[in-house]
Amino acid sequence: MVLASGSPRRKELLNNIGLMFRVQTSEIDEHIDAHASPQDNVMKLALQKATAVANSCDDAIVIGADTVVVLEGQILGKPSDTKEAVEMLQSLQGRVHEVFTGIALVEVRAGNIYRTQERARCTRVWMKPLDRDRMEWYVGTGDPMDKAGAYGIQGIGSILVDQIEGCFFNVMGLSVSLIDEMFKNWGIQVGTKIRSQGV
Ligand SMILES: Cc1cn([C@H]2C[C@H](O)[C@@H](COP(=O)(O)OP(=O)(O)OP(=O)(O)O)O2)c(=O)[nH]c1=O
Repeated sequence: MVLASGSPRRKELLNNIGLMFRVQTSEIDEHIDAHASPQDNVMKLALQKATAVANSCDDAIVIGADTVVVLEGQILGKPSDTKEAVEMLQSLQGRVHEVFTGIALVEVRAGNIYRTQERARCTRVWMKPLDRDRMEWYVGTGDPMDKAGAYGIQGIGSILVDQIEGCFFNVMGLSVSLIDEMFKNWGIQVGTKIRSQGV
């Protein structure tokens, strides 16, 4: 197995379910299509990430994922600087938003793409009302800078979140119950260490 993601959170979540894999990242242009739904955007980006890595594999199952935050139909990715991080938090504080994560599996056999699967899941997140000092303090910790929507539910950013509806791990970057469903579709059982398939 190959995880086509540089996200340390996704690596940790897949380690937790006993998967054996290596990490290989690729440079793709993470372009959001404003005319497509959030689900379609995250599934497409997840597939692009997995396919870019799959193209350099002979025999492997490659996992790609992508996470976005959606506020009233507007898609937020990762902040490009601290100013944008504060702006994102300003728009999210005191309100509910949605987090979409797409997962793609690409299986390569003898250097050819044999089959693919893409799915997406949505979680609703209620963020506490935050004053300017609180937002600037949080951005100053550096935690938001590599995360969609400029916050991380799993670390120090957890104190900003009131409640969620749906899968917690989906917000963190990869729903483990969803990837288990996808593995099951291909007859793969997690929980015991899964041997790398040729790469
Ligand atoms: C909302 C939220 C996002 N995130 C993270 C998950 C993703 O890693 C990141 C969204 O950016 P992505 O582009 O989905 O992923 P990435 O750039 O980290 O890694 P790669 O493209 O190599 O797969 O935001 C959290 O860790 N916690 C959260 O609460």
